[in-house]
Amino acid sequence: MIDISISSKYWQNWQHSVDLLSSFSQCAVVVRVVNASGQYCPKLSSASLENHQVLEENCIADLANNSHIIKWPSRAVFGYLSLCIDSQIIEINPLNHSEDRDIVPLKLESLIALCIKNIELELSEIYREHQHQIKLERGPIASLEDVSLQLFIDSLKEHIWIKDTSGRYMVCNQSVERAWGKTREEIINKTDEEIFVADLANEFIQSDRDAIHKGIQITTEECKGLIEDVDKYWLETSKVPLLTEDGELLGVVGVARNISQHKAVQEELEITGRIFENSVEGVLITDRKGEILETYGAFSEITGYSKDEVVGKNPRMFSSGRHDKAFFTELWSRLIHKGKWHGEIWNRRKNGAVFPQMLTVSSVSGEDSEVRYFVAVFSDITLQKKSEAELAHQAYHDPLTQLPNRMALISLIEQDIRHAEVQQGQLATVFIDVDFFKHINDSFGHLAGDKILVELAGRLTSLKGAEDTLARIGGDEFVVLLPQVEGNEELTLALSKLRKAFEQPFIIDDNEPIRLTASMGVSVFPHDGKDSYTLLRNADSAKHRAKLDGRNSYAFYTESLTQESREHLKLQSALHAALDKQNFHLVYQPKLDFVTMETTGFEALLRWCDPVLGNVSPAKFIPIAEKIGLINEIGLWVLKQACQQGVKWISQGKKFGRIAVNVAGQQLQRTSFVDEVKQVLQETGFPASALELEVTESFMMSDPEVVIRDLQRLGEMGIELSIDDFGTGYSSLSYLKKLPIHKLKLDQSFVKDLPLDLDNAAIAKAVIALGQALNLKVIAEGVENEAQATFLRDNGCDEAQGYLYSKPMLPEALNDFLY
Ligand SMILES: Nc1nc2c(ncn2[C@@H]2O[C@H](COP(=O)(O)O[C@H]3[C@@H](O)[C@H](n4cnc5c(=O)[nH]c(N)nc54)O[C@@H]3COP(=O)(O)O)[C@@H](O)[C@H]2O)c(=O)[nH]1
Repeated sequence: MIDISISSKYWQNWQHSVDLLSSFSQCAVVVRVVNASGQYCPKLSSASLENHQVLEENCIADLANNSHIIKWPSRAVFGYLSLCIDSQIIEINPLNHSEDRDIVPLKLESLIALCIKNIELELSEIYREHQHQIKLERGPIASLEDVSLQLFIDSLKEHIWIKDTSGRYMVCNQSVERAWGKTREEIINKTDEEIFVADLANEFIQSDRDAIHKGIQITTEECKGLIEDVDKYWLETSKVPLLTEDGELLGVVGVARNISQHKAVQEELEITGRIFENSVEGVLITDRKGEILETYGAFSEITGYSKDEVVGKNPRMFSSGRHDKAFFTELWSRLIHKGKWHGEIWNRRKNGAVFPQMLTVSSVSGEDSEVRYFVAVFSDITLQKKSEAELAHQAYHDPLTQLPNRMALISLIEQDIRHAEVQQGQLATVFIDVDFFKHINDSFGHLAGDKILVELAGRLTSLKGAEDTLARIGGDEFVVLLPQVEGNEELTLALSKLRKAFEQPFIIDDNEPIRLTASMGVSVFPHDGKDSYTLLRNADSAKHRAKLDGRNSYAFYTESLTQESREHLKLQSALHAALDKQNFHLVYQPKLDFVTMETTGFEALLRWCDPVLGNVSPAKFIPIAEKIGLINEIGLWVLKQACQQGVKWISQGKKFGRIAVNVAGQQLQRTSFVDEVKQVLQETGFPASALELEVTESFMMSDPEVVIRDLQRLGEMGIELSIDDFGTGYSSLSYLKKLPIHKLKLDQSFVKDLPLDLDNAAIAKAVIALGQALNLKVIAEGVENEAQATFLRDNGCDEAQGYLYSKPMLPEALNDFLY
């Protein structure tokens, strides 16, 4: 078919003819062109079609009944010319009022014929032009003098023949002679009727007509070969009209090829399909490009799709998105090289649910070894997976508490060891054994014992850290695996938390509350063992030591750690009581102006005097208070005490500059901190202008944006802010500029050995210079001798604090510094 849209000039001519015909007939005229697939599409319509508002749809309906065929010179259908005989139009058609009604259609017919002739003449012109154009594009055709048409077609195994317009065979090749069992002489100049039985001949003649009518190559239905002695001998025949250069029809060319192999594979698939029809598995067949051809068996049951919904689509439509590209590359590579892939795959059902399948995909090849189809057989293994998971759970979990069992614990320890090795970190295993648990079973029965164990498992689960694992490895034996322990203190805290599981009694049914204790043993990787078995064994032996110590206790595998940890724990418990028992008090250390040597203020420092432990240094207990979350309470107490002292001095008419209070990072992290300070000032009546807060550099820089927001609010209240321990952290200069601070406190480690220590001297000078540049006061702490004082003063340091002037003292002892 020629795309005649290229010759738009013809359209104009035809439009003219169509309009003439329309005006004469007073009918709407439509010309429709047949496209390559035999469907017609509107191309021309007369103006009257619009004038009479005739719907195109009506015309389409009329085409079948009232159309006149327009043909190419080859007799192939180009299109149809149709008169739209809408009733409305007929009424207004003057021709209908004619007295001689018979003449009118005749006249109209000849007009239509004229119009069609006109179009057809131009179609031959178009065809000629088209052929000419093709010739130009192809260039000169090679002349093969030694190759005759006969020689050429005889060398092909396809059956080839040409028939003339009257259906007589003009040419045929040797394959045709062989296939039909006739000599050329018996074929040439004969018609199908003369060669074949009537039915077959009619079939062939009809398909010739079809090809002529459509003007394109057509492929006839497949038919059995003509020689019966060959099994499964199938042919597929193509026919195409043979045209002159002017587009005149010369005849029909026929080519038939053997498609037996293709047919055999198809038959095989059909048989396979039938086998699978009632299969409990789903079966999907695609062509070599992956287009779905067939489904069988439980396909719809499993996927939720009907066959019609998937045919013509690609199996990608079932993709769950769970497999990466590498998975499918491997699948295809196996399929191509081994002809088969078998494995588990996650696919998606029509309802969107993702489910596991056991899938086998095989390629089916023809005799020529070319892959023709892929057959996928699959089953839904959701239930199998579930029971596998259940089995795996049972294998790795304790049935009573559902906690991981010994086997799971060992593999988890091994995993965490590998992780700790990479991170160069530590991990700990805590062996927990309930003291005298046997008595519970003996006295209350095993059922009660089980209930207690379940309750205990629940308590321990809620007390362990999110990253920790709790396992039950025996009757009353539990193990907590702590994968990331930074130090002994943290471990001690974790232990004391776990011990809380035994603080409350266990209540079983109507029995009396049962109080239980446990002995715990701890081993730490890498010191106490480098593999899971050694770690567990050593934790177990540490637990035995705890039992020997009198139970309700814990022990580390390494003795020194036990001592350290117990001391730590003692401090922890005593610290909790210190606030209530009023074991804290404050001392104050003066700060002096380096030039005038007048007091600029006092730093309030916390002291803890425990009746049992004696004086405990804040350097020791403040970090513990931070870890156990007690620092907020303690910090607030210090602030209140300092403010009350300040108010007392004010009421005594004593001047003191500002009282500086240390603020721990954790305190500032609380969103309520600023309000708490406000409230203390209100409650005590201490002026904000007499308060200074010291915040450590490391905290300031940990979250500067948050710190800036809160410090700004405190600064606006009139409180002075200083950066404590300056020089030990990593201050960012850009943040330093933004922070609403007034003072830098040079850390005492840089004051030590001044001026002899050249590094410290350089740092001290730099900090002083930085303070000056940022318009901040600089105070040096830990000034112990004149040499340090002179150096600092000479280099422009503003203030000093240290034993040289005064140790931190009780308020009563500070009269010399008050004015
Ligand atoms: N969050 C809170 N922290 C507090 C509080 N009270 C104290 N602390 C912090 O504890 C750390 C140890 O404090 P402390 O033992 O009181 O030591 C302070 C001074 O006594 C000591 N100092 C002062 N002058 C000298 C000296 O000349 N030589 C010398 N060797 N030590 C001296 O320095 C400490 C002052 O520290 P700083 O706060 O950095 O100015 C300490 O980090 C305290 O901050 C509290 O209530 N809350």
